[in-house]
Amino acid sequence: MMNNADAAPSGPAIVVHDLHVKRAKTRVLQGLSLAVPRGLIVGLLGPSGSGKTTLMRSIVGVQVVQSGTIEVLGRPAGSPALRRRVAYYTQQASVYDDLTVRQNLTYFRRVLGAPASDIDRVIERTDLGSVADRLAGSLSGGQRGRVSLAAALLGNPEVLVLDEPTVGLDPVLRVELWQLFHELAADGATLLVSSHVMDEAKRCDRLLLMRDGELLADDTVAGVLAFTGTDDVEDAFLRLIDRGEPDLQPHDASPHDESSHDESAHVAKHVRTTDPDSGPGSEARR
Ligand SMILES: Nc1ncnc2c1ncn2[C@@H]1O[C@H](COP(=O)(O)OP(=O)(O)OP(=O)(O)O)[C@@H](O)[C@H]1O
Repeated sequence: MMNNADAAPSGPAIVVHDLHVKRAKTRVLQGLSLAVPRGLIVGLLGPSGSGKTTLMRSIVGVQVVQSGTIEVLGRPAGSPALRRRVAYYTQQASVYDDLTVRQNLTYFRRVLGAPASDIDRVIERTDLGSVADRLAGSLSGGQRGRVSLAAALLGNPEVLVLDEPTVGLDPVLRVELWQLFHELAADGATLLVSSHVMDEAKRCDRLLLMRDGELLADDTVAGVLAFTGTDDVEDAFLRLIDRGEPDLQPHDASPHDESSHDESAHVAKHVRTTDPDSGPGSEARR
């Protein structure tokens, strides 16, 4: 085991301890523990079905969990107090097709209670100015995704949980989005970003590599490469799989002393999210 976690002065933004989650009959996460330091971009990488979305849903508080604890900004995941502080971008863009981009953002701004000036700010940050008055239903998939992202940026959330935000985007837009993520982190936000694309890993400050619901690595990119003796994240990932041991995790990834937790299911009531499972316009949505 290695310990490369940076000491964040005000503690980690996200702390997950001994998380167990089943979906239908499948045990998806079995005793997962990790900590996400504040103000960094942390990449969540792993093959399809490894549990990335399930972990993200748990962190934003929309996933029923069997046991374990999750704290976000020092509060239990899904707490009403986190509603405006944590944003969730889901894989499926969740926008109203019969509203324009600006009308969508106006609606979400009102739900959130964010300032009116936020609309122009997020349109500009996501480069949607040229389509701001078009119906969302007439936009490309990538543009609709950016409307969801713009909605996630309303109110300047402190934690952004972004599930594959660059899927379907051309290389130029991908680079621009990563620049935006770095600007947000420089402003103090914490970003947890999932991806299948290993070359995006290099753009992250730290990596969480998952496989079959287990954490194979929790380290900086340089740390992962050095530990595996490779210069490529994809090769590093394959080597970690070959070794078969989840052995590259910081010692302080399990920050709680409690060894047990209430077995009762935990479901969040309030979270700012564009999760389609929550349904457009529902309380849980934003
Ligand atoms: N709604 C659901 N009901 C039952 N099982 C589910 C459901 N959603 C996901 N699962 C299962 O949970 C496991 C983890 O899925 P999850 O979506 O978290 O993985 P992922 O790493 O995000 O995958 P992807 O990269 O393809 O999005 C998979 O075995 C999947 O089949």
